[in-house]
Amino acid sequence: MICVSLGRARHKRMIAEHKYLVEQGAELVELRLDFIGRAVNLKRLIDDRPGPVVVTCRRREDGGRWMKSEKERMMLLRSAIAAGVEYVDIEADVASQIPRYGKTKRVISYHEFTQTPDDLESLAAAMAEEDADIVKIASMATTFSDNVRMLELVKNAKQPTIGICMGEIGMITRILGERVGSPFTYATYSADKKLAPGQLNWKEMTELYRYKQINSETELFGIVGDPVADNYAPLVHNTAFYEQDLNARFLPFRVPSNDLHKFMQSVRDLKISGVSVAAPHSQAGLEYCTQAESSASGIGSINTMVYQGKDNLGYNTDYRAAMDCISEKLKLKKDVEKPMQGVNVLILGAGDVARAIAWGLRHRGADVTVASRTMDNTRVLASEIGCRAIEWDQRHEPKINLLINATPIGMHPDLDRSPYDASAMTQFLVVFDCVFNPESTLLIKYARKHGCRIITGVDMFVRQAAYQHKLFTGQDAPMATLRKTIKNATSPVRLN
Ligand SMILES: O=C1C[C@@](O)(C(=O)O)C[C@@H](O)[C@@H]1O
Repeated sequence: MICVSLGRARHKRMIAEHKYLVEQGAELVELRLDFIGRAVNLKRLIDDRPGPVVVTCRRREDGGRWMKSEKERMMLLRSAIAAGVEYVDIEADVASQIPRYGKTKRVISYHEFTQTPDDLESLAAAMAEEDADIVKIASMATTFSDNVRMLELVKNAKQPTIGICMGEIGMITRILGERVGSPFTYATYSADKKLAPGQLNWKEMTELYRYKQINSETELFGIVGDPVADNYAPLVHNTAFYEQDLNARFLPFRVPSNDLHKFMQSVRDLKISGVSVAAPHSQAGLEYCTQAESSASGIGSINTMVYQGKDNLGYNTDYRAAMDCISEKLKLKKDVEKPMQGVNVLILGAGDVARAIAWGLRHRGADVTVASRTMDNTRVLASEIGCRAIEWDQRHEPKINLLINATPIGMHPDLDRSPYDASAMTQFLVVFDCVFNPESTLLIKYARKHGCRIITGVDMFVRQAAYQHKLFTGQDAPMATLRKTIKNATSPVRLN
Protein backbone atom coordinates (compact mmCIF):
# COMPACT_ATOMS: atom_id res chain seq x y z
CA MET A 1 0.00 0.00 0.00
CA ILE A 2 1.15 3.56 -0.69
CA CYS A 3 0.52 6.32 1.82
CA VAL A 4 0.43 9.71 0.11
CA SER A 5 1.82 12.47 2.33
CA LEU A 6 -0.23 15.66 2.21
CA GLY A 7 1.20 18.87 3.58
CA ARG A 8 -0.77 22.06 2.94
CA ALA A 9 -0.93 25.38 4.72
CA ARG A 10 -4.70 25.66 4.32
CA HIS A 11 -7.36 23.23 5.51
CA LYS A 12 -9.36 23.80 2.36
CA ARG A 13 -6.52 22.68 0.09
CA MET A 14 -5.70 19.68 2.24
CA ILE A 15 -9.34 18.55 2.16
CA ALA A 16 -9.64 19.08 -1.60
CA GLU A 17 -6.41 17.21 -2.36
CA HIS A 18 -7.40 14.40 -0.02
CA LYS A 19 -10.71 14.01 -1.86
CA TYR A 20 -8.99 14.09 -5.23
CA LEU A 21 -6.44 11.47 -4.19
CA VAL A 22 -9.11 9.10 -2.94
CA GLU A 23 -11.04 9.55 -6.20
CA GLN A 24 -7.84 8.62 -8.01
CA GLY A 25 -7.58 5.43 -5.98
CA ALA A 26 -5.24 6.40 -3.11
CA GLU A 27 -5.74 3.89 -0.30
CA LEU A 28 -4.08 5.81 2.52
CA VAL A 29 -3.23 9.48 3.02
CA GLU A 30 -0.97 11.07 5.63
CA LEU A 31 -2.29 14.38 6.94
CA ARG A 32 0.72 16.41 8.00
CA LEU A 33 -0.83 18.73 10.53
CA ASP A 34 2.47 20.56 11.01
CA PHE A 35 2.02 22.14 7.55
CA ILE A 36 -1.25 23.83 8.46
CA GLY A 37 -0.57 27.56 8.77
CA ARG A 38 -3.16 28.62 11.33
CA ALA A 39 -4.73 26.84 14.32
CA VAL A 40 -5.34 23.24 13.32
CA ASN A 41 -9.03 22.35 13.09
CA LEU A 42 -8.71 18.58 13.27
CA LYS A 43 -12.47 17.97 13.15
CA ARG A 44 -12.65 19.77 9.84
CA LEU A 45 -9.95 17.57 8.36
CA ILE A 46 -11.15 14.21 9.58
CA ASP A 47 -14.90 14.22 10.29
CA ASP A 48 -15.93 13.73 6.68
CA ARG A 49 -12.69 12.20 5.49
CA PRO A 50 -13.05 10.34 2.21
CA GLY A 51 -10.64 7.56 3.15
CA PRO A 52 -8.26 6.21 5.81
CA VAL A 53 -5.59 8.52 7.23
CA VAL A 54 -2.35 8.62 9.15
CA VAL A 55 -2.35 11.72 11.36
CA THR A 56 1.14 13.15 11.79
CA CYS A 57 2.34 16.37 13.37
CA ARG A 58 6.07 16.50 12.86
CA ARG A 59 8.46 18.52 15.05
CA ARG A 60 11.15 20.62 13.40
CA GLU A 61 13.98 18.41 14.64
CA ASP A 62 12.34 15.50 12.79
CA GLY A 63 12.03 17.39 9.51
CA GLY A 64 8.60 18.88 10.21
CA ARG A 65 7.26 22.43 10.43
CA TRP A 66 5.52 22.47 13.80
CA MET A 67 6.21 25.82 15.53
CA LYS A 68 3.75 25.74 18.37
CA SER A 69 4.08 24.09 21.76
CA GLU A 70 4.75 20.42 22.38
CA LYS A 71 1.74 20.38 24.70
CA GLU A 72 -0.52 21.47 21.87
CA ARG A 73 1.01 18.87 19.56
CA MET A 74 0.37 16.09 22.06
CA MET A 75 -3.20 17.29 22.42
CA LEU A 76 -3.72 17.06 18.69
CA LEU A 77 -2.37 13.53 18.49
CA ARG A 78 -4.51 12.43 21.44
CA SER A 79 -7.58 14.05 19.89
CA ALA A 80 -6.93 12.23 16.63
CA ILE A 81 -6.86 8.94 18.53
CA ALA A 82 -10.01 9.85 20.45
CA ALA A 83 -11.72 10.64 17.13
CA GLY A 84 -10.81 7.17 15.89
CA VAL A 85 -8.50 7.93 12.96
CA GLU A 86 -7.00 4.84 11.37
CA TYR A 87 -3.35 5.57 12.23
CA VAL A 88 -1.48 8.10 14.29
CA ASP A 89 2.25 8.72 13.91
CA ILE A 90 4.05 9.14 17.24
CA GLU A 91 7.78 9.76 17.57
CA ALA A 92 9.42 7.02 19.62
CA ASP A 93 10.72 9.34 22.35
CA VAL A 94 7.23 10.65 23.22
CA ALA A 95 5.28 7.47 22.55
CA SER A 96 4.88 6.63 26.24
CA GLN A 97 3.01 9.92 26.77
CA ILE A 98 0.30 9.00 24.30
CA PRO A 99 -1.73 5.98 25.35
CA ARG A 100 -3.40 3.51 23.03
CA TYR A 101 -7.14 3.93 22.70
CA GLY A 102 -9.83 2.42 20.51
CA LYS A 103 -8.97 1.06 17.08
CA THR A 104 -6.36 3.63 16.10
CA LYS A 105 -3.10 1.98 15.13
CA ARG A 106 0.15 3.39 16.44
CA VAL A 107 2.98 4.10 13.99
CA ILE A 108 6.02 4.62 16.20
CA SER A 109 8.52 6.66 14.21
CA TYR A 110 12.16 7.68 14.19
CA HIS A 111 13.85 10.17 11.85
CA GLU A 112 17.47 10.96 11.21
CA PHE A 113 18.44 13.40 8.47
CA THR A 114 22.22 13.05 8.34
CA GLN A 115 22.87 9.31 8.32
CA THR A 116 21.43 5.85 8.81
CA PRO A 117 22.03 4.48 12.31
CA ASP A 118 24.52 1.61 12.63
CA ASP A 119 22.41 -0.71 14.67
CA LEU A 120 19.00 -0.60 13.02
CA GLU A 121 17.91 -3.85 14.65
CA SER A 122 18.37 -2.60 18.24
CA LEU A 123 16.70 0.67 17.37
CA ALA A 124 13.69 -1.11 15.84
CA ALA A 125 13.48 -3.46 18.83
CA ALA A 126 13.43 -0.54 21.27
CA MET A 127 10.75 1.20 19.20
CA ALA A 128 8.59 -1.92 19.12
CA GLU A 129 8.54 -1.78 22.94
CA GLU A 130 6.58 1.49 22.72
CA ASP A 131 3.32 -0.38 22.10
CA ALA A 132 3.83 -0.14 18.35
CA ASP A 133 1.53 -1.55 15.71
CA ILE A 134 4.03 -0.40 13.11
CA VAL A 135 7.65 0.59 13.58
CA LYS A 136 8.87 3.22 11.14
CA ILE A 137 12.45 4.34 10.63
CA ALA A 138 13.26 7.06 8.08
CA SER A 139 16.95 7.90 7.91
CA MET A 140 19.29 9.45 5.38
CA ALA A 141 21.22 7.07 3.14
CA THR A 142 24.83 8.10 2.70
CA THR A 143 25.99 4.85 1.11
CA PHE A 144 24.32 2.16 -0.96
CA SER A 145 24.89 -0.30 1.90
CA ASP A 146 22.44 1.69 4.00
CA ASN A 147 19.71 0.56 1.61
CA VAL A 148 20.75 -3.04 1.90
CA ARG A 149 20.70 -2.87 5.70
CA MET A 150 17.33 -1.10 5.75
CA LEU A 151 15.69 -3.59 3.40
CA GLU A 152 17.12 -6.48 5.45
CA LEU A 153 15.70 -4.94 8.61
CA VAL A 154 12.22 -4.73 7.15
CA LYS A 155 12.40 -8.21 5.66
CA ASN A 156 13.49 -9.88 8.90
CA ALA A 157 11.39 -7.81 11.31
CA LYS A 158 8.86 -9.68 13.47
CA GLN A 159 6.84 -6.49 13.93
CA PRO A 160 5.38 -4.79 10.81
CA THR A 161 8.14 -2.33 9.93
CA ILE A 162 8.53 0.53 7.50
CA GLY A 163 12.15 1.29 6.68
CA ILE A 164 12.92 4.23 4.46
CA CYS A 165 16.30 5.51 3.40
CA MET A 166 15.85 9.15 2.49
CA GLY A 167 17.74 11.01 -0.21
CA GLU A 168 18.39 10.03 -3.80
CA ILE A 169 20.67 7.16 -2.77
CA GLY A 170 17.81 5.69 -0.77
CA MET A 171 15.08 5.79 -3.44
CA ILE A 172 15.06 2.04 -3.93
CA THR A 173 13.98 1.43 -0.33
CA ARG A 174 10.79 3.31 -1.18
CA ILE A 175 10.14 1.26 -4.32
CA LEU A 176 10.96 -2.12 -2.79
CA GLY A 177 9.00 -1.69 0.45
CA GLU A 178 6.15 -4.01 -0.52
CA ARG A 179 8.56 -6.66 -1.76
CA VAL A 180 10.25 -6.96 1.63
CA GLY A 181 6.98 -6.91 3.57
CA SER A 182 6.57 -3.27 4.56
CA PRO A 183 2.92 -2.51 5.51
CA PHE A 184 3.09 0.66 3.42
CA THR A 185 5.49 3.20 2.00
CA TYR A 186 5.26 6.96 1.56
CA ALA A 187 4.92 8.99 -1.63
CA THR A 188 4.33 12.62 -2.29
CA TYR A 189 1.21 14.14 -3.86
CA SER A 190 3.09 15.60 -6.81
CA ALA A 191 6.69 16.02 -7.91
CA ASP A 192 6.92 19.61 -6.67
CA LYS A 193 5.58 18.80 -3.20
CA LYS A 194 8.22 16.54 -1.74
CA LEU A 195 7.77 16.24 2.02
CA ALA A 196 11.03 14.41 2.55
CA PRO A 197 14.28 14.04 0.58
CA GLY A 198 14.08 11.43 -2.17
CA GLN A 199 10.31 10.98 -1.94
CA LEU A 200 8.85 9.84 -5.24
CA ASN A 201 5.47 11.07 -6.29
CA TRP A 202 2.39 8.94 -6.25
CA LYS A 203 2.09 8.77 -10.02
CA GLU A 204 5.68 7.57 -10.41
CA MET A 205 5.13 4.94 -7.75
CA THR A 206 1.91 3.63 -9.26
CA GLU A 207 2.47 4.07 -12.99
CA LEU A 208 6.22 3.98 -13.53
CA TYR A 209 7.24 1.49 -10.84
CA ARG A 210 3.85 -0.27 -10.45
CA TYR A 211 4.63 -0.52 -6.74
CA LYS A 212 1.75 -2.72 -5.71
CA GLN A 213 2.49 -5.41 -8.24
CA ILE A 214 6.13 -5.81 -7.19
CA ASN A 215 6.55 -9.18 -5.50
CA SER A 216 9.30 -11.64 -4.66
CA GLU A 217 9.26 -12.90 -8.25
CA THR A 218 9.79 -9.48 -9.78
CA GLU A 219 13.09 -9.34 -11.66
CA LEU A 220 15.10 -6.25 -10.82
CA PHE A 221 17.21 -4.18 -13.17
CA GLY A 222 18.32 -0.59 -12.96
CA ILE A 223 20.76 2.12 -13.78
CA VAL A 224 23.83 2.49 -11.62
CA GLY A 225 25.37 5.94 -11.78
CA ASP A 226 25.80 9.22 -9.96
CA PRO A 227 23.65 11.19 -10.46
CA VAL A 228 20.69 9.18 -11.78
CA ALA A 229 17.65 11.23 -10.75
CA ASP A 230 17.06 12.82 -14.16
CA ASN A 231 17.96 9.78 -16.21
CA TYR A 232 15.38 8.55 -18.72
CA ALA A 233 16.39 4.89 -18.47
CA PRO A 234 13.81 3.96 -15.77
CA LEU A 235 11.02 5.50 -17.84
CA VAL A 236 12.03 3.79 -21.06
CA HIS A 237 12.79 0.34 -19.64
CA ASN A 238 9.79 0.20 -17.32
CA THR A 239 7.53 1.18 -20.21
CA ALA A 240 8.97 -1.65 -22.29
CA PHE A 241 8.53 -4.14 -19.43
CA TYR A 242 4.94 -3.03 -19.00
CA GLU A 243 4.16 -3.33 -22.69
CA GLN A 244 5.49 -6.88 -22.75
CA ASP A 245 3.74 -7.76 -19.53
CA LEU A 246 7.02 -8.68 -17.82
CA ASN A 247 7.22 -8.95 -14.06
CA ALA A 248 10.35 -6.80 -14.02
CA ARG A 249 11.28 -3.31 -12.84
CA PHE A 250 14.07 -0.91 -13.68
CA LEU A 251 15.19 1.18 -10.70
CA PRO A 252 17.44 4.20 -10.13
CA PHE A 253 20.55 3.10 -8.22
CA ARG A 254 22.46 6.19 -7.25
CA VAL A 255 25.86 4.90 -6.27
CA PRO A 256 28.75 7.30 -5.55
CA SER A 257 32.17 6.32 -6.98
CA ASN A 258 33.57 5.06 -3.71
CA ASP A 259 30.53 2.85 -3.16
CA LEU A 260 30.58 0.85 -6.41
CA HIS A 261 32.36 -2.06 -4.78
CA LYS A 262 29.66 -2.44 -2.15
CA PHE A 263 26.97 -2.18 -4.80
CA MET A 264 28.56 -4.96 -6.84
CA GLN A 265 28.81 -7.09 -3.70
CA SER A 266 25.13 -6.52 -2.92
CA VAL A 267 23.53 -7.19 -6.30
CA ARG A 268 22.91 -10.87 -5.66
CA ASP A 269 21.50 -10.27 -2.16
CA LEU A 270 19.08 -7.78 -3.68
CA LYS A 271 18.34 -10.18 -6.54
CA ILE A 272 19.29 -7.68 -9.22
CA SER A 273 19.60 -9.38 -12.62
CA GLY A 274 21.26 -6.67 -14.64
CA VAL A 275 22.14 -3.00 -14.77
CA SER A 276 22.76 -0.18 -17.13
CA VAL A 277 26.12 1.30 -16.12
CA ALA A 278 26.37 5.08 -16.38
CA ALA A 279 28.94 7.73 -15.48
CA PRO A 280 31.09 7.70 -13.43
CA HIS A 281 31.17 3.90 -13.40
CA SER A 282 31.57 2.89 -17.06
CA GLN A 283 35.28 2.18 -16.86
CA ALA A 284 35.37 0.91 -13.28
CA GLY A 285 32.40 -1.32 -14.13
CA LEU A 286 34.52 -3.32 -16.55
CA GLU A 287 36.76 -4.41 -13.67
CA TYR A 288 33.80 -6.16 -12.07
CA CYS A 289 33.06 -8.24 -15.16
CA THR A 290 34.04 -11.89 -15.11
CA GLN A 291 33.49 -11.83 -18.89
CA ALA A 292 33.09 -8.92 -21.26
CA GLU A 293 32.41 -8.83 -24.98
CA SER A 294 35.59 -8.10 -26.91
CA SER A 295 34.41 -4.66 -27.98
CA ALA A 296 33.78 -3.65 -24.34
CA SER A 297 37.26 -4.84 -23.32
CA GLY A 298 38.78 -3.08 -26.32
CA ILE A 299 36.96 0.18 -25.56
CA GLY A 300 37.76 -0.14 -21.87
CA SER A 301 34.25 0.55 -20.64
CA ILE A 302 30.82 -1.02 -20.37
CA ASN A 303 27.33 0.40 -20.22
CA THR A 304 25.52 -2.85 -19.45
CA MET A 305 26.09 -5.63 -16.98
CA VAL A 306 24.12 -8.85 -16.70
CA TYR A 307 24.38 -11.03 -13.60
CA GLN A 308 24.16 -14.64 -14.64
CA GLY A 309 24.84 -17.31 -12.03
CA LYS A 310 28.25 -16.41 -10.66
CA ASP A 311 29.18 -14.43 -13.74
CA ASN A 312 29.06 -10.70 -14.35
CA LEU A 313 28.76 -10.21 -18.09
CA GLY A 314 29.78 -6.85 -19.54
CA TYR A 315 28.56 -5.23 -22.75
CA ASN A 316 28.77 -1.89 -24.47
CA THR A 317 25.46 -1.29 -26.21
CA ASP A 318 26.33 2.38 -26.89
CA TYR A 319 29.04 1.09 -29.18
CA ARG A 320 26.74 -1.42 -30.86
CA ALA A 321 24.00 1.16 -31.33
CA ALA A 322 26.31 3.82 -32.74
CA MET A 323 27.87 1.35 -35.19
CA ASP A 324 24.43 0.20 -36.35
CA CYS A 325 23.28 3.77 -36.93
CA ILE A 326 26.44 4.63 -38.89
CA SER A 327 26.47 1.42 -40.94
CA GLU A 328 22.88 1.95 -41.92
CA LYS A 329 23.25 5.63 -42.81
CA LEU A 330 26.48 5.12 -44.77
CA LYS A 331 25.12 1.90 -46.28
CA LEU A 332 28.31 0.07 -45.29
CA LYS A 333 28.95 -3.36 -46.75
CA LYS A 334 28.45 -6.07 -44.13
CA ASP A 335 30.91 -8.73 -45.26
CA VAL A 336 33.93 -6.46 -45.62
CA GLU A 337 36.63 -6.36 -42.94
CA LYS A 338 37.29 -2.59 -43.09
CA PRO A 339 34.09 -1.13 -44.52
CA MET A 340 35.00 2.42 -43.50
CA GLN A 341 38.36 2.64 -45.19
CA GLY A 342 38.67 6.06 -46.78
CA VAL A 343 35.99 7.62 -44.57
CA ASN A 344 37.22 10.67 -42.64
CA VAL A 345 35.53 11.15 -39.31
CA LEU A 346 35.72 13.92 -36.75
CA ILE A 347 34.56 13.03 -33.24
CA LEU A 348 33.87 15.87 -30.85
CA GLY A 349 34.34 14.86 -27.21
CA ALA A 350 36.63 12.55 -25.29
CA GLY A 351 34.28 10.89 -22.81
CA ASP A 352 32.93 7.33 -22.64
CA VAL A 353 30.68 7.61 -25.70
CA ALA A 354 33.40 9.26 -27.81
CA ARG A 355 35.77 6.46 -26.82
CA ALA A 356 33.28 3.72 -27.72
CA ILE A 357 32.56 5.24 -31.11
CA ALA A 358 36.21 6.03 -31.89
CA TRP A 359 37.18 2.45 -31.12
CA GLY A 360 34.43 1.08 -33.35
CA LEU A 361 35.31 3.34 -36.26
CA ARG A 362 39.03 2.58 -36.05
CA HIS A 363 38.19 -1.12 -36.18
CA ARG A 364 36.20 -0.53 -39.30
CA GLY A 365 39.13 1.21 -40.92
CA ALA A 366 37.97 4.82 -40.70
CA ASP A 367 40.40 7.70 -40.44
CA VAL A 368 39.44 9.25 -37.08
CA THR A 369 40.28 12.67 -35.66
CA VAL A 370 39.24 13.71 -32.16
CA ALA A 371 38.76 17.17 -30.68
CA SER A 372 37.51 17.99 -27.21
CA ARG A 373 37.60 21.03 -25.02
CA THR A 374 40.29 19.50 -22.82
CA MET A 375 43.38 18.77 -24.88
CA ASP A 376 44.85 16.37 -22.31
CA ASN A 377 41.77 14.15 -22.54
CA THR A 378 41.82 14.36 -26.33
CA ARG A 379 45.45 13.20 -26.39
CA VAL A 380 44.83 10.28 -24.03
CA LEU A 381 41.88 9.06 -26.07
CA ALA A 382 43.72 9.49 -29.37
CA SER A 383 46.79 7.61 -28.24
CA GLU A 384 44.76 4.77 -26.72
CA ILE A 385 42.58 4.27 -29.77
CA GLY A 386 45.15 5.13 -32.39
CA CYS A 387 43.60 8.23 -33.92
CA ARG A 388 44.58 11.87 -34.43
CA ALA A 389 44.14 14.56 -31.75
CA ILE A 390 43.57 18.19 -32.69
CA GLU A 391 42.90 21.33 -30.68
CA TRP A 392 39.26 22.25 -30.17
CA ASP A 393 39.80 25.50 -32.09
CA GLN A 394 41.00 23.56 -35.13
CA ARG A 395 37.90 21.40 -35.38
CA HIS A 396 36.58 23.04 -38.54
CA GLU A 397 39.78 22.43 -40.48
CA PRO A 398 39.86 18.71 -41.34
CA LYS A 399 38.01 17.62 -44.49
CA ILE A 400 35.52 15.11 -43.21
CA ASN A 401 32.67 12.87 -44.38
CA LEU A 402 31.22 12.14 -40.96
CA LEU A 403 30.89 14.47 -37.97
CA ILE A 404 29.99 13.01 -34.59
CA ASN A 405 29.11 15.09 -31.56
CA ALA A 406 29.78 13.14 -28.38
CA THR A 407 29.94 16.24 -26.16
CA PRO A 408 26.93 17.47 -24.18
CA ILE A 409 26.92 20.78 -26.12
CA GLY A 410 23.38 21.47 -27.31
CA MET A 411 21.78 19.32 -24.63
CA HIS A 412 18.87 20.72 -22.65
CA PRO A 413 19.02 23.43 -21.31
CA ASP A 414 22.03 24.43 -23.46
CA LEU A 415 19.75 24.70 -26.50
CA ASP A 416 21.30 27.69 -28.26
CA ARG A 417 24.75 26.20 -28.72
CA SER A 418 26.21 24.00 -31.39
CA PRO A 419 29.62 22.30 -31.11
CA TYR A 420 30.25 22.88 -34.82
CA ASP A 421 29.63 25.87 -37.06
CA ALA A 422 27.05 25.68 -39.80
CA SER A 423 29.43 27.48 -42.19
CA ALA A 424 31.76 24.45 -42.22
CA MET A 425 29.03 22.05 -43.34
CA THR A 426 28.32 20.81 -46.84
CA GLN A 427 25.53 18.62 -48.14
CA PHE A 428 27.99 15.71 -48.43
CA LEU A 429 28.54 15.53 -44.71
CA VAL A 430 26.79 12.98 -42.49
CA VAL A 431 26.06 14.55 -39.08
CA PHE A 432 25.55 12.35 -36.03
CA ASP A 433 24.60 14.04 -32.75
CA CYS A 434 24.63 11.75 -29.71
CA VAL A 435 22.58 14.30 -27.74
CA PHE A 436 18.97 13.06 -27.55
CA ASN A 437 17.40 15.76 -25.40
CA PRO A 438 16.27 17.55 -27.48
CA GLU A 439 16.34 15.41 -30.59
CA SER A 440 16.50 18.50 -32.80
CA THR A 441 19.63 20.10 -31.40
CA LEU A 442 21.00 23.21 -33.00
CA LEU A 443 23.62 21.02 -34.69
CA ILE A 444 20.92 18.81 -36.19
CA LYS A 445 18.99 21.88 -37.32
CA TYR A 446 22.10 23.24 -39.08
CA ALA A 447 22.67 19.85 -40.70
CA ARG A 448 19.10 19.67 -41.95
CA LYS A 449 19.37 23.15 -43.40
CA HIS A 450 22.47 22.12 -45.34
CA GLY A 451 20.81 18.98 -46.66
CA CYS A 452 23.17 16.68 -44.74
CA ARG A 453 22.16 13.14 -43.87
CA ILE A 454 21.61 12.95 -40.12
CA ILE A 455 21.64 10.49 -37.26
CA THR A 456 20.05 11.77 -34.07
CA GLY A 457 20.71 10.96 -30.44
CA VAL A 458 17.23 9.43 -30.28
CA ASP A 459 18.21 6.93 -33.02
CA MET A 460 21.17 5.87 -30.91
CA PHE A 461 19.37 5.97 -27.56
CA VAL A 462 16.59 3.72 -28.77
CA ARG A 463 18.99 1.17 -30.21
CA GLN A 464 21.23 1.01 -27.16
CA ALA A 465 18.18 0.60 -24.92
CA ALA A 466 16.79 -2.09 -27.24
CA TYR A 467 20.04 -4.06 -27.03
CA GLN A 468 19.90 -3.77 -23.25
CA HIS A 469 16.31 -4.96 -23.20
CA LYS A 470 17.28 -8.03 -25.19
CA LEU A 471 20.25 -8.73 -22.89
CA PHE A 472 18.09 -8.25 -19.80
CA THR A 473 14.97 -10.13 -20.83
CA GLY A 474 15.89 -12.26 -23.83
CA GLN A 475 13.07 -10.61 -25.75
CA ASP A 476 13.14 -8.29 -28.72
CA ALA A 477 12.45 -4.75 -27.56
CA PRO A 478 9.26 -2.92 -28.54
CA MET A 479 11.18 -0.44 -30.69
CA ALA A 480 8.25 1.81 -31.56
CA THR A 481 7.35 2.16 -27.88
CA LEU A 482 10.92 2.94 -26.88
CA ARG A 483 11.09 5.62 -29.55
CA LYS A 484 7.72 7.12 -28.70
CA THR A 485 8.50 7.14 -24.98
CA ILE A 486 11.82 8.93 -25.27
CA LYS A 487 10.53 11.36 -27.88
CA ASN A 488 7.53 12.18 -25.76
CA ALA A 489 9.57 12.61 -22.58
CA THR A 490 12.07 14.96 -24.20
CA SER A 491 9.71 16.84 -26.45
CA PRO A 492 9.19 20.50 -25.56
CA VAL A 493 5.53 19.90 -26.38
CA ARG A 494 4.00 17.16 -24.23
CA LEU A 495 1.94 14.81 -26.40
CA ASN A 496 -0.05 13.41 -23.51
O1 LIG B 1 7.99 9.62 8.28
C1 LIG B 1 7.55 9.79 7.17
C2 LIG B 1 8.26 9.33 6.02
C3 LIG B 1 8.74 10.53 5.26
O2 LIG B 1 9.70 11.21 6.02
C4 LIG B 1 9.43 10.05 4.00
O3 LIG B 1 10.66 10.04 3.99
O4 LIG B 1 8.74 9.68 3.05
C5 LIG B 1 7.59 11.45 4.93
C6 LIG B 1 6.84 11.85 6.16
O5 LIG B 1 5.73 12.64 5.80
C7 LIG B 1 6.40 10.65 6.90
O6 LIG B 1 5.79 11.03 8.10
